[in-house]
Amino acid sequence: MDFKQQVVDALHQAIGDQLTPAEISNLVETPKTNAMGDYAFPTFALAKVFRKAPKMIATDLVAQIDATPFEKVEVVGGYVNFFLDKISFANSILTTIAADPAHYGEQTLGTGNVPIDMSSPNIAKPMSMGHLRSTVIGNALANILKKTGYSPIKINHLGDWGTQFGKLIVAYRKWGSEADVKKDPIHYLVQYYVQFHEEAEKHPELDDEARQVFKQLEDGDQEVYKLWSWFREESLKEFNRIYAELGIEFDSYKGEAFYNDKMDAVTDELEAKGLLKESQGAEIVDLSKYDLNPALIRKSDGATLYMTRDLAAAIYRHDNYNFVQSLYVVGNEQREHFQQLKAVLKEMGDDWADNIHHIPFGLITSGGKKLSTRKGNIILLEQVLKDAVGLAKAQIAEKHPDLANADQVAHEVGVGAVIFHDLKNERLDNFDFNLEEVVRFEGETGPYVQYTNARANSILKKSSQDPAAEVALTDPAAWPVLKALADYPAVIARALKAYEPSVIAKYALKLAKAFNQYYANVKVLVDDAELPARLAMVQAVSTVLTDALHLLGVGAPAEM
Ligand SMILES: NC(=[NH2+])NCCC[C@H](N)C(=O)O
Repeated sequence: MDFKQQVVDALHQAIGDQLTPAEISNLVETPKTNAMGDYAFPTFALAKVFRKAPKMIATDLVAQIDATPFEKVEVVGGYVNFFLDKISFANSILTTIAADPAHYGEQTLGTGNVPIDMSSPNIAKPMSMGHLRSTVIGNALANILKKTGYSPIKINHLGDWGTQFGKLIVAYRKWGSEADVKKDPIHYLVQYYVQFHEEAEKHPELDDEARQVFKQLEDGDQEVYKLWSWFREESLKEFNRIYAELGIEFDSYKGEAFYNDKMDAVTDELEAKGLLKESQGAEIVDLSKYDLNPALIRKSDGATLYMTRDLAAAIYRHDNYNFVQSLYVVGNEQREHFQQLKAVLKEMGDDWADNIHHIPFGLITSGGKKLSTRKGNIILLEQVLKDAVGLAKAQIAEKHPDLANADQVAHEVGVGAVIFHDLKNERLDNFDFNLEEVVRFEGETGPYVQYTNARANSILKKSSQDPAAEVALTDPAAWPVLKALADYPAVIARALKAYEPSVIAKYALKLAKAFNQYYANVKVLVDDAELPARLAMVQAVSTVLTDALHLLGVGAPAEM
C-alpha cells in the first residue's frame, strides 16, 4: 500500500482544487522525529490563497480530513501531522517483503547501457588505495544501477600505454632478469623503472632511447610488443588476485592500449574541424572559452597522450554501447582532465558528452598523511586484505569458536570490512585508514551490520514457529524497524541519484541499529499470538540487510 498516497488523497479531498495531488505530494514532508508523525503537510503555501494564518488553515483542514485510515491527524503550528495506522503499516510492509524477498527494493528508474570506467590501475605499478576506492565504488554503483533498471558495463580502463613503457622496456633490457619478473613482477618492474630515472639523470640520452622504443611500440614492433604484452600479462595476474579477493569482476579490460589504432581517427577529426592548434611544438585544443587549460593531444614527437586515448575511448563507448550515461569513477585530482574531455567532445559537436559524468572521490590518508609510493608512505592492498581477514578470524575464534566454515566467514568479514569502511564515507570525503578500526565488530562498521544479520538469522533458527507476515504486529517498539524497512526503495533511489553508495551503507547501519535496539527491549521468541509477526519482521530485517550489503559488494554470512 502506498501510505504517502493515502495522505495525499486525504489532503486533496479536504483542500479541494486549490492544489493538485502532485503539488500536494511535493509539499508533504517526512518529519525528523516519530513524535511528529509519519508525514507532515506544511500549510504556509496556502496562506496567500486562503488569506488565513497557517495555523488556522491547518486546524480547518484537520476538521475536514477523513481520519479513518490513520491512527490520528494533528495540528502542530502550521503543520498537519499524520500518524499512520501502525497495524496496517506493519502488515503492508511485512507482507510486501515476504511475498518477494529477492526483489524487494527493485524499481525501474531508467533503462539502457551505462559503461562504468572503474579501477583502471597502471601496468607495472602496484594497485593503489585510490584504485581500490575506484573499484569498490564503481562496483557498488553497478549494483545500484542494475537494481534500478539500467544495464551497467564495468570497464577496467587499464593504464597499459604511454611513454613510461618505453622507459620500462629500455630498463628491462639493460638491467632486468626474466626470472625476477616471473617471481615478483610488479616489485621488479617498479625497481627497473626507478632505476631508469636514476640513470637518466646522469645519462639524459636514455630518455631519447625510451622515446624511440615507445614509438616502436606504437608502430607495432614485434619484439618490443612482446615484452610489453608480457609485462601487461604479469601485472594483470597480480591485479586479478586482488579482484578475486574482493569478489569483483569486469565486463571489459579494454585499457589505453586498445585505443592505439583508434587515435588517428580522433586527431584527424580534430584537425578537420579546425580544432588543433600548435603550442610550443605540441598540438592542443584551446579551451579558454570553457575557462579550462588547453587539452594536450599530441606531443612534438607525434606520441599521443592520456587525453587522446580518453577521447578515443569515449567515442568508442558511445559508438559501441549506445550509452544513456557514461561514468568515470576516478579520483578528484583528475577533475580537470574530465572537464577537458567533455569540453573537447562538445567542441567536436558531440552533444552526447553531456551524458558523461566524472564520479570523483577523495583521498585515503594514513596517519593523517597522504599516501605516496615515492615517499615510502604506501599501503599494500593485498597485505591490507590479508591483515583484515586475520583480524576477523581472531574475533570470530573468540566469539564463535565452533563455527563450521570459519575461514570462509573470516574472509567475508575481513574483506567486507575494508569495502564497507570505504563506502560508508561520502565518496568525496578524505578519510584515514586504520585497520583495527575498520574490522571492529561494534560501531559503524561492516562487521557490525553483518553481525546483526547473523543474529537475526540465529533468532529465526532458534524459533519453533515459522514467520507469518499476515499476523498483526501491534507492538509499538517495532515501529522504528518497520519504518526503516519501508524506506529501503527510496534509499536506493537516493543513492542512485547522487551516485553515492554511502547512502546505502549509512542506511544499513541505521537499520541494524534500530533492530538491535528493538532486540534489546523486546523478547522476540516468547510464544504469544504475535510471535509469527515478530519473526516475519526479523526475517525482513535479514532480507534487507543482506540485500544492502550485497549492493555494496559485501558478503552477508548467515552465521558468524
Ligand atoms: N578513462 C580514464 N582516464 N580512467 C581512469 C584511469 C586512471 C589512471 N590509470 C590512473 O591510475 O590514474
